[in-house]
Amino acid sequence: MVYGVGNHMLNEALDVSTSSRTGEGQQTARTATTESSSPAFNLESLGRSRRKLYLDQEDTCFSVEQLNLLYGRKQALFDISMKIPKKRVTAFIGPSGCGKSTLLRTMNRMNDLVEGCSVTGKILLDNQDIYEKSVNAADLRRRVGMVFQKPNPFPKSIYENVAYGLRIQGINKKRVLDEVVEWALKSAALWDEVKDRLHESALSMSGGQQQRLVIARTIAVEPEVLLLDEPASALDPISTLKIEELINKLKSKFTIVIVTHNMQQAARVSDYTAFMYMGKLIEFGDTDTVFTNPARKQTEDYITGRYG
Ligand SMILES: Nc1ncnc2c1ncn2[C@@H]1O[C@H](COP(=O)(O)OP(=O)(O)OP(=O)(O)O)[C@@H](O)[C@H]1O
Repeated sequence: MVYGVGNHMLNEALDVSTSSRTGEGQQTARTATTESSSPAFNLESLGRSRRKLYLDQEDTCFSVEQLNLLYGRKQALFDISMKIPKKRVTAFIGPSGCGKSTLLRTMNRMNDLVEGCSVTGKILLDNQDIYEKSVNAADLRRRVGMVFQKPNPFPKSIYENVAYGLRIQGINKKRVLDEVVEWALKSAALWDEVKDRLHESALSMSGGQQQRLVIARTIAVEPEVLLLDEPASALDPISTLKIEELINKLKSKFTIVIVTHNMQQAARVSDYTAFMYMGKLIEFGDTDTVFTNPARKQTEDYITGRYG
């Protein structure tokens, strides 16, 4: 198991060092380079085993091309280009207000719901631009599910929460629903805790259970992508670790993109990390490299806690 670190270790995870650097890399997307002899961030102390990944060898889920986004006249994203790899966990990190959630929301067009929001550029999903007029936003959101910071179960039973997405697709056969509900709850590591009270209100569950239920509800319709917007920030440390273990398990089936304020969490759960600052993508690469040998000074300053 990669996880299982005690919470006391989380506080010791930052190893603030003055690592030497090879100069300010100007690229925004990069692949793994060399091991750092003086890591900016001590990944092993988080219980994360080192793993080298190469972005240019991954299958692409989303291809973001020169994306700009404005809220009215205020620009929130500037010329973002990146490829989000398939069936990997990609974390967006950066200081408050840098555009992490905005970028995440562009991936299932949640920003369509914000009045005055406009987008230029492209986001290709399986080679189709999701901003083309012919793309139906509801269909897109079935393929690209989203979980928010605060658990938002419906005021229905546990069972009906998970069955909800299927019912709105017109699937009402009890045998099918039973199977999917069990599969989704097992996949969300919740089945054993709730199998004897499936018809009780979801609102009677703890916050951590509610968040896993929302994940079960999201995966029940078998999306290709899970967008997680700070999914554990409202939870206690034990529930947080459960969510992180769940993310690690789910990535074999789904592409996962997670926004997190918590750098230790990004280091524990992600394969790739994007560091954003003031609406720009500053650095994007495999998590080991971004955390131990970042190319940009801004990235290192952020992950070593010097600002943000
Ligand atoms: N609905 C909106 N209308 C207008 N401006 C918005 C809206 N949502 C976000 N913004 C602005 O866009 C910028 C980016 O916000 P966003 O929430 O994406 O950042 P973030 O990095 O996710 O921040 P945080 O970590 O605090 O959640 C901020 O300046 C924010 O004020």
